[in-house]
Formats: sequence, C-alpha cells, structure tokens
Amino acid sequence: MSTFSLFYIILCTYALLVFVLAWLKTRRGYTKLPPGPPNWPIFGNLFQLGQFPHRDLANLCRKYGPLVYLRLGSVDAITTDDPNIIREILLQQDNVFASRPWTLAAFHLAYGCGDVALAPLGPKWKRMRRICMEHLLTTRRLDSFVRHRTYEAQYLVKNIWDSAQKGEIVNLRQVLGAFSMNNVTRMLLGKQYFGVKSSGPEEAHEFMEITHELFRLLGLIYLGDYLPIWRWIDPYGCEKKMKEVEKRVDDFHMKIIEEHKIKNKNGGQKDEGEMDFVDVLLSLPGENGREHMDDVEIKALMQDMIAAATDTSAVTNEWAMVEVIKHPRVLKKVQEELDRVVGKERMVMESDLVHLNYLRCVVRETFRMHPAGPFLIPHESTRATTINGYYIPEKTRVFINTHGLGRNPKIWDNVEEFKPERHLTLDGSRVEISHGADFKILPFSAGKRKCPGAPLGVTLVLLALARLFHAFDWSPPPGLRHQDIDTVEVYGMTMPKAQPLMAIARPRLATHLY
Ligand code: HEM
Repeated sequence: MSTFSLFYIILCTYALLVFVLAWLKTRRGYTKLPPGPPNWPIFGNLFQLGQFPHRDLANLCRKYGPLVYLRLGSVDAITTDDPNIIREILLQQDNVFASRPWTLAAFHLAYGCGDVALAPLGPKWKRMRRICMEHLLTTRRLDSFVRHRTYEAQYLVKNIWDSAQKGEIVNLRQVLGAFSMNNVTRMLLGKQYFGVKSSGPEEAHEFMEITHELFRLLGLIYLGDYLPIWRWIDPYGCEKKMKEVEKRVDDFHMKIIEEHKIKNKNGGQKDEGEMDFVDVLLSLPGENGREHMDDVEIKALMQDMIAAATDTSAVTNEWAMVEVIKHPRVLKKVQEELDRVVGKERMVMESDLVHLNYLRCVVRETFRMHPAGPFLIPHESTRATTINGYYIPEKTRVFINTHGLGRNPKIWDNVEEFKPERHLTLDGSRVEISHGADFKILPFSAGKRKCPGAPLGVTLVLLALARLFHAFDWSPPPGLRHQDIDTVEVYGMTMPKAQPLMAIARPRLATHLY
C-alpha cells in the first residue's frame, strides 16, 4: 500500500470518527438523553402526538420509563408521570426548571410574556408575581370578597331552583361557568357579568366571546412553535387570529382601566376594603420610582387573573358534578355529611367548608382523575442539567403529565374508579386539597411556579359543590342511566368534558331558603 493510500485511509477514519462522535454527542449516546421513541428528521416525534397528547405521553412513559425524552420539531422535550421525578423537577431543581417556553400564543396573548403565568423566569416575573401575592391574592383581600361570593352562591342556587320549578333540564356548564366568571369579574373589575346586577348583555357577550377565544388559542399546540418554517406558511392563519384577539382583548382591558381612572378622578375612590383588583393595581407605584404601574403591566395581570381563575374552577366543578351524578352512592354520602354538618334549615356558608371532609375527598378525587391543567403550564429548563443520571439540555420543554400521574397504576389502585374514600386520612384529620408531600396529586403544582390562587380556587370549587349537593338532588336527563353519563374530554390548556353536562335538579330544602 502506498504512503498516499495509507494517509488517505487514516484521514477518512479520523473524519468518520469525528462525525460519529459529534452525532453521538448531540444524540442520546454520549450525553445519555433519557430514553424515548425513535424520531423522524425535522419533525422529530410530532407525529406521535394525536388528539389526546396527555394520553399519548402517558403511554410513552409506560413503554420507555418514568422519564421520557422527545424531540418536537426543533425543540427538546421531556415528559413524566412519576411522583419522584416530578418532585426532582419542581422542588429539588426548581431553580433550573421554573422558566416558561417562549411561544407565539404567550407572546401575542400575554403582553409579550409580560404577565405572571407565561413569563420566563427573571426579575420581571418576580416583580409581577410579588404584586399578585402581596397585593391581590392576600388572605385579607380575599376575605373582603366573602360577601360577593356568598351572593354569587345564592344566585347560582336560585337560578337552578327557577329551572327546577319550570321542569327544565339544567346545563351545568353554563351555570357553573357564570358562577366562576361572576366571582372573578366582581373581584377583579368590580362587575357582575351574568345576572340581575349584570353590566348588560352586550358587554357580557363580548367578554365571554373574547375570553373563550383566548382560552382556545392559549391551549392550542401550534406547530409554528416547534417548526419555525410553519410560521412562514401559517396555513390556518393562527398567528393572524392571535393578533386579532390580542387587539380585541387589549381594547376591552383598556376600556375597563379608563372607566376606573375616570371614576377615581371624579372622587369615586373606595375604602381599602371595597377596592377591586384594578383599583388596587392603579394605586401601586411603578418600576424605577415611577408614580404608577404601566397600563400594560396592569392589563397583563388582569389577563392572567381572568384566564387562570375562571376556566380552572368551572371545569373542575363540572367534572365533580359529572362523577357524583354518575355515582349515586357518592351523592348520598356527600348529602349525609352536609345534613350532619350544616343541617337543613340554612344554606352552606364558607365557614362550613373546612368541616366537609368527605366533600373535600370528592374534590381531591376529581383532581386525580380530571386535573384542570393536564400538563400544568409547561415549564422550561434555564440551563443543562441531569435527572437520574440522564442529560437534560438547556431550554428543554417540560410536560409534567398530571393526568397520567393521577392514573398511574404504579401509584394508584383501580385508576379508572371514582372512589373519594381513598383520600380519607387514617386519623380523621382534615383532607388537604391543594398539596400533598407525596406528590401523587398536584392540582396546583409545587415550587416557584405553583398556583398563587389555590386558596381562592379551592373555595370557589367547594362552595359551589356544597351548595349544589345540599340544595338539590341530582339525576341524569330522562332516558340516560347514571352509569352511562360520558366522560369524554377535549384537550386544551384546561381539559373540559367534550359535551356540557345536563342534569335534572330537585330541590331538597324548604322553599324560603332559595
Ligand atoms: C381550581 C382552580 C385552579 C386550579 C386547578 C389552578 C391550577 C393552576 C396550575 C396547575 C398552574 C400552573 C403551575 C405550574 O405551571 O407549575 C397555575 C398557575 C397559576 N394560577 Fe392557578 N389554578 C386555579 C385557580 C386560580 C385562581 C383563582 C387564580 C387567581 C385569581 C390563579 C392564578 C394563577 C396564576 C397567576 C398562575 C401562574 C403562576 C406562575 O407562573 O408563577 N389560579 N394554576
């Protein structure tokens, strides 16, 4: 062999070695990414996600192990439904995983990610979150709205009682949606949108329409976030739609802020205890010594409160009603508890809720089977790290599958069975809904990004359910058996039942109480 051929072979071998090493490094060999399904060039595993991505990802966890790596177009992603790995991500490595991915929806629909819920980790998010915690969602502030919540609970019951008198079937999605929306808008904007004191059908209609469109767009898995080329084509006009909704939502928020400013200027300032959230935000100083917060910051916070608070509690309430009406045995036990704790001579009040341990189990079981956010709000890693010895690159998107967690057969028995009793404590102590050290249920998440509205969320859910089960007996519409009520869901940022729940209510308390 000539010297030239030998040199040529060594050079080629060297080049091949460099290529293979580089390939291994970016793939799973050298850097040992977590196991996962094989992926296609360019598209990665995008084709493996169907109509129910939470179920698809749970199946991958069953197949490949508790921590799974996916390549979604140009994005690294991991998913898990395992309590120990979730604890590692949300608590032990909270600093690494507490950011949010930049998505087009977050950019267009959350004021350039300038809110709390969709903002990346950083000083801006910290400041906005502090405002939420220290000025809006404090126990004192929430207590100042008890009167409004009681009014709304009574309005809910009265509304259903009227339907019952006329022999109408109740659309529970509608009445529970109005209950959540009214509570949030009263607290936030000082207005009731549905009911006798409503701010008019036109404004309510506009508000509902843009809020629904906002939820839809925020929940979308938009291919442009994973395949940059898709944004150029945007065949379904998603980005255009986002910009349209952005404009309508912004006009709406601006109108509310202007109304508040005019009222304040005309001497309508309220006492501390009477202030709604917009009043509070308008009274706070801005950044860098400025006299007031920017309007954009106020709008971003208003947006978050509406989006985070209304749908989550309404969807949870509807699922709880579905499961309880489907299981008459559970309805009977809930009502026995209510009659024992509250009696039949008055309506349930907020102060009763801590004593309703079985109802609290019902809500916890509802969160196990139907968590409001099937993937929380996706997190993102701020730098490269390892989990269980596996390499996780910087900017990895994290899908914590709370739906899979609640139905993980390694940690729950009879996962498809609605059994509230499984949550009763051995010593009879109060059943906690919003947290659990075992990480087996995570309705409000944990760590830096955990839901700051959990106490209010729990109150809205327990109060509505307690009132509805105490005041009425429930059954499915004629011709439908209890056990045949369907539990088909639709995927989104929150995951409601595909079809609204319809049911028949029969009053069970004295008429003067309604
Ligand atoms: C049943 C009702 C509710 C449920 C199930 C719920 C659940 C959640 C979940 C799962 C997250 C994401 C946590 C994460 O990504 O790790 C979240 C975030 C958030 N929630 Fe709630 N929530 C509820 C009610 C509320 C209410 C009433 C408010 C405020 C009025 C609220 C405000 C927020 C905010 C601002 C965030 C973003 C936190 C951040 O990114 O720092 N939520 N919630």
